[in-house]
Amino acid sequence: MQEPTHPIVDKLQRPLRDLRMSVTDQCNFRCRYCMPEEIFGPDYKFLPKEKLLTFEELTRITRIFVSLGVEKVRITGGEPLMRKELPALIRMIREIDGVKDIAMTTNGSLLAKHAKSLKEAGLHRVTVSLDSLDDDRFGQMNGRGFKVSRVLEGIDAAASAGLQVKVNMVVQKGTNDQDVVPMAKYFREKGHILRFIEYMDVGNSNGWRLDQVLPSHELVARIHREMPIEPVKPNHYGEVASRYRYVGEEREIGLISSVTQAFCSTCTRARLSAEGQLYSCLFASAGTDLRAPLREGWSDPQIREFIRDYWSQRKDRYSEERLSNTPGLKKKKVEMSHIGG
Ligand SMILES: Nc1nc2c(ncn2[C@@H]2O[C@H](COP(=O)(O)OP(=O)(O)OP(=O)(O)O)[C@@H](O)[C@H]2O)c(=O)[nH]1
Ligand SMILES: C[S@@+](CC[C@H](N)C(=O)[O-])C[C@H]1O[C@@H](n2cnc3c(N)ncnc32)[C@H](O)[C@@H]1O
Ligand code: SF4
Ligand code: SF4
Repeated sequence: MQEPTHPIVDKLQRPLRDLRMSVTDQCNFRCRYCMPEEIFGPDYKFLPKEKLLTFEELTRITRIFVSLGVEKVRITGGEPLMRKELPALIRMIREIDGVKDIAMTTNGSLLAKHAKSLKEAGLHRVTVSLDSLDDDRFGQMNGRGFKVSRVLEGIDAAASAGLQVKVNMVVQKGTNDQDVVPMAKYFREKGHILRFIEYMDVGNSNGWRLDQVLPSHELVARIHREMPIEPVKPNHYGEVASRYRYVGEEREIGLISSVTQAFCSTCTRARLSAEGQLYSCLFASAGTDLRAPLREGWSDPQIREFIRDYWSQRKDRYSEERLSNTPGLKKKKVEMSHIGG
């Protein structure tokens, strides 16, 4: 596929296209693969309010990123719906010339309450995470006993409000892989795209093991045996998910195979933590502070040049490196709940 022209590229010729911003590091779930309770317990110190970027700061930074080629903004967290007045931020981002797509990733538990106001504010799409249709397993996995019905109600409310909906399922072999086919059937029926994510070694606290990853090619074979599927071409350059369609239908699923089929060579994503640290990779050890420049009187052109320099030095390709050296690749990594996934 043709790579479009963009104002800046990194060391591996990858343009800057997406900004994924975390609006809070807090979450009401304790998914074991992301925020295990023994680390993120009652004494865990989340960011104090004054350290979070304000909506004005987030909007200003988004405007600068858009001037460098960003077209798509994804709001995430922690749980983004725990940030108060989130629709106000979406209204502000919507006003920025050049933002073509505003999406949010959420665990869905607060979505039924907020779907309508998010849509009215200008949100285009929502991706809801759901790992099982079985209450016991889901309650175990989310670490807080939340029920499946609560998330399904959120999904229904989002669809009724007119938001485009996708569903993300992290698949962990031996934990919820028995849910793959039931989830596929359910969401095929509902008409929402379900994407299966290979369990990843994000952060340093989830105790990840390679033998808990169900490789996407096995997952495809499992679904194909029950409901024949065929591959579909990517929608656009750098698409994270590989697409498959149920034979004879338009309905599809996606596979996000960051462990077994790394997609770093087309990675166009910059990530911003809730406190304003900029990361060039999901698996980075450290970020670069943008909050101080924002609060210390730097002009927009100065911040723009700073980000341009940062991106032009970028050469991250962690998942590809892991592919060739899984046991040897030990490093300090930012936690998923901090950077937003
Ligand atoms: N390793 C790795 N995983 C990623 C990256 N981007 C997304 N993921 C994983 O894929 C999951 C789904 O990402 P989404 O935010 O739904 O993907 P997206 O490409 O923004 O979604 P669409 O725009 O709807 O295609 C994330 O939660 C991560 O687990 C990436 O750059 N690297
Ligand atoms: C960090 S969460 C933030 C947004 C929101 N709280 C949610 O869960 O949708 C973003 C995404 O990362 C995924 N995720 C978290 N830990 C993961 C892991 N270890 N491997 C793969 N995906 C993971 C979640 O399933 C979710 O879809
Ligand atoms: S994956 Fe999302 S819902 Fe689960 S603990 Fe992490 S931030 Fe919270
Ligand atoms: S591992 Fe890093 S460079 Fe590779 S796709 Fe993910 S975020 Fe991008």
